[in-house]
Amino acid sequence: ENGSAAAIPIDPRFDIAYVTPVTIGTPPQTLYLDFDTGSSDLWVFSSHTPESQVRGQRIYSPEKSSTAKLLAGHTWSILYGDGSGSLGNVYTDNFTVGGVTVTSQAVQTAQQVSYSFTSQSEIHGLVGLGFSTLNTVFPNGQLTFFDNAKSTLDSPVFTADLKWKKEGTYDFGFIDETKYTGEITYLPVQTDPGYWTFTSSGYAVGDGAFHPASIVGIADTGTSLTYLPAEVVTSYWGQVDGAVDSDYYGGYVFPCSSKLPSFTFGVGPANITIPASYINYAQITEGSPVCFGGLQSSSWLGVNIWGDVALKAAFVVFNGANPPTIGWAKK
Ligand SMILES: CC[C@H](C)[C@H](NC(=O)[C@H](C)NC(=O)[C@@H](CCSC)NC[C@@H](N)Cc1ccccc1)C(=O)O
Repeated sequence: ENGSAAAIPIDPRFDIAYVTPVTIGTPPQTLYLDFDTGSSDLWVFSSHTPESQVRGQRIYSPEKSSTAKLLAGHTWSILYGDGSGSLGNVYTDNFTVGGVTVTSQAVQTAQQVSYSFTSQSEIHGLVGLGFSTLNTVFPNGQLTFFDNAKSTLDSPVFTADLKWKKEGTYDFGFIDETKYTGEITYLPVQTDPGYWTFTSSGYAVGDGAFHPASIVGIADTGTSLTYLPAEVVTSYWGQVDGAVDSDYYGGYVFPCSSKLPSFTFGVGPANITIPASYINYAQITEGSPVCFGGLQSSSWLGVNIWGDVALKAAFVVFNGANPPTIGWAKK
């Protein structure tokens, strides 16, 4: 049974994250979750989350679901690259997104969430779409929604069609030809340690020359910006009047009035161009003449991340066949 669900930007001003409606349990409880190819835990705000840590989020209450079962003796605890995190216990229950149902999906209920999650009322939890090896449930790791659903899908794939300041879609089980132009270029994926890791073939700044390079990075729908090697982002921001790498603001900022070039990255023999508008990410604060860049250095991260700023410029196929591959197409 295939499916399709909306990817809705949580903020109308800039694309911090995208949430997707899901239903959990019997009778169904609807939550809006952040589908995240950069992790592999499905966790939700719940009736087990202290009230002091819940600020407007919808919660999942397993005690109100006739199909919920506690996974006795199991706990989880996850830490993310931005320093946020959460932890708790585990139930299995019916989980449906876009018409695709998994009847005994591990649903990780939060007993603690860090402040950055508490402060983001539109995100009611995450659905990890990385490889199940990254799942943090102890003592027995749990399968992701995609791994559980795969066998019931026409094809073991899901696709991401994220959009700039607009609603996009996640499709499960099929590739919608109307969502892209030209051909899809498939690249090999390194599944260790569990991200969708692929190698980009280089980059170009604006209409400048293409620089062949091997840029190993992860495709992460749960990360807002794109983080690339210092020499890449330095050559990009070197083309922007007044751009500086600011310790104060924690990254490259530039005068909002400056003209930005586009950024092109190689995917095998093909390439994807990120429009300049996507890289003019946001004003530092409402009305500020200082803007924060959507392309930032990965040197402090230790890994290159192709986050939403890059992903929304493409139609991306996450192919869970054996071996897995990742497909890129213009749109
Ligand atoms: C510091 C922790 C490191 C990064 C590592 N954790 C990870 O890699 C986790 C699974 N993934 C993440 O921290 C990042 C990828 C980091 S690159 C290694 N993806 C998921 C993140 N965007 C989810 C999120 C969504 C909204 C708000 C905040 C966070 C670990 O546990 O070792």
